[in-house]
Amino acid sequence: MAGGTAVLERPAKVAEGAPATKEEVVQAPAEAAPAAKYLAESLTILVIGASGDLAKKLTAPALYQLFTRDYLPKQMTIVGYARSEKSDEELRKAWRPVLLEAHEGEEETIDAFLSKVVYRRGQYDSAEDVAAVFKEQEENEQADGQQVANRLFYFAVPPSVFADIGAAIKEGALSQTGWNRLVVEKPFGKDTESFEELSKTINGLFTPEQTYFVDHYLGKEMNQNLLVLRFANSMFEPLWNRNYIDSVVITFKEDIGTEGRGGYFDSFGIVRDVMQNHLTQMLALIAMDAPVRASGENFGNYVRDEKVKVLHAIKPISIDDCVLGQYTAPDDGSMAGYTEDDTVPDDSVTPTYAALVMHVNNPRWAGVPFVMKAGKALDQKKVEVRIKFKTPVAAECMFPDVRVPTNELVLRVQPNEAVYMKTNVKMPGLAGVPVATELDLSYRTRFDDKMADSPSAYTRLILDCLRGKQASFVRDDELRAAWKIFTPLLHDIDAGKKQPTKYKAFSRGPAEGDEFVSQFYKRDPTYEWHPPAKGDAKM
Ligand SMILES: NC(=O)C1=CN([C@@H]2O[C@H](COP(=O)(O)OP(=O)(O)OC[C@H]3O[C@@H](n4cnc5c(N)ncnc54)[C@H](OP(=O)(O)O)[C@@H]3O)[C@@H](O)[C@H]2O)C=CC1
Ligand SMILES: O=C1O[C@H](COP(=O)(O)O)[C@@H](O)[C@H](O)[C@H]1O
Repeated sequence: MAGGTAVLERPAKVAEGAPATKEEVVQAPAEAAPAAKYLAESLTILVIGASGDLAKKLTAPALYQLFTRDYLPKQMTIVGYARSEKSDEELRKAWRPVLLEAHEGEEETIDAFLSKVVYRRGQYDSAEDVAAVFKEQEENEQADGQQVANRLFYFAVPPSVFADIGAAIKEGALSQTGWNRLVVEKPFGKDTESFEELSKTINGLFTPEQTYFVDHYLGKEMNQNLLVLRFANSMFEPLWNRNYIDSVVITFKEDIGTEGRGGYFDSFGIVRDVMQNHLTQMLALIAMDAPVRASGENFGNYVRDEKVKVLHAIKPISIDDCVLGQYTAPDDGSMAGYTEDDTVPDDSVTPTYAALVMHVNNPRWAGVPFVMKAGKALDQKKVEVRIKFKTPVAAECMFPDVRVPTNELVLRVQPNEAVYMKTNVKMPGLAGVPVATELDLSYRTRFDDKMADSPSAYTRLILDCLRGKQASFVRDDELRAAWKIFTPLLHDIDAGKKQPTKYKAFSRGPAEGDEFVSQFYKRDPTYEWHPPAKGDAKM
């Protein structure tokens, strides 16, 4: 993906879209140098819904990271926009603690960043209010004879106001001298029908080139890494198919509950919250074929073309192919059960856990189950992809009396990014039996300094948007295809056709979940991990 390919910024004399030369790819630094064009122009970022949580916790820190890395132009203003009455200083005061918490000791830089932030009050359906913001900004935009004014509109608001604010921007706030881009946050509808409405609204106002649908999982380091891992190693691609792979398990676990978001969550549930979007995007990156090219002008569409093909090959999920759960308070009472949240109805049957299986009906994957499991208030926090290989026939013939563990490639997205391959070796010593060990790439050990200052998913994505790179944003047709897979299941869940099984918070989820998964993925109970002790690597 854009950052993951680590391709250097192209010298001006190289035509845009030309493939990266070998030297560029090989010598690429971990973080590409800032691209020149938009940095020499002026930029106004309108954060719509600036008074909210998303803007404070995710958008502002990402903009700060870009600011400290010199990825924002000198002539730049961030305008927080919302309905509530607030002064510039009040918005800065709300954002400062979040920035300070993550960047201790950077008070001066934080103040320099916040001096670029102002707040303007306005209605979301008022073209006059939005226009007034930019009338006032024109002077900044044109300072020092600047000819080009770029505008980024960041929608940190619920979808119910997308249509109003979109129309207001279109009528009163588009730059005539530079680009206009919209960053839109999920939820992108609740099912196929509501997505189509949203899509019609946005497409009626803006072009696909102006629209950046965010799925922040696409900005995570390990997901950005997937294209390189899959296609820049000759050892994986030949095995990446139904002949060698037995199953794929994609897991999302959180060890917290809905944490004050019960109101929102209850009308969505875990399937809409993370499976239909984040985990499906990961599945698409795992299952897709190689894009035509991994750099250049049309790269974004090449990647998305491949993802959408895979999504089209997945059959809609049946309610019989899933297990649902809902958490209750743990025995020690250290957390409230889901329905004890004041914003959740007492009789809610919204699932906070789901395990389901999907089938990619194409020549590469026919017959390989893709299992997804996701849950809130589980035993640990973890997001990973587990690719289980088949037992080699040779091993079955050679060791007829021994159970040979199967290889597994694990991509841990978080916490502590890692790629490890469970690999059999002979047990050292006099016995000749195979034993499962691992070839282990733990990012924090291997890329110590890089990981310490790793940019957030939002930082990468906003940077991609500033550079006009759409590969890590979701295209309209991908969203449509993903909704098609999940809508029948979601409608059945909404209609109460399957009730969630209760599970204790901080457990593994309902026992049926593990039973269900065990039909497709068998765990190796003998595997034991020995974390490397300090000094292990010394010769
Ligand atoms: N570089 C590193 O940091 C490495 C770390 N390790 C660590 O070693 C440990 C073992 O690794 P690994 O074998 O890959 O992972 P686990 O044994 O934790 O999990 C393997 C699979 O079995 C499932 N599972 C775990 N416990 C149960 C259970 N009681 N009942 C049913 N299913 C279960 C897991 O589901 P679920 O995901 O739901 O728990 C997962 O799908 C982990 O802690 C891992 O982080 C290993 C190698 C390298
Ligand atoms: O989109 C969402 O994602 C978060 C998990 O994101 P992460 O980056 O912290 O892994 C999840 O908690 C939330 O419910 C969901 O809406």
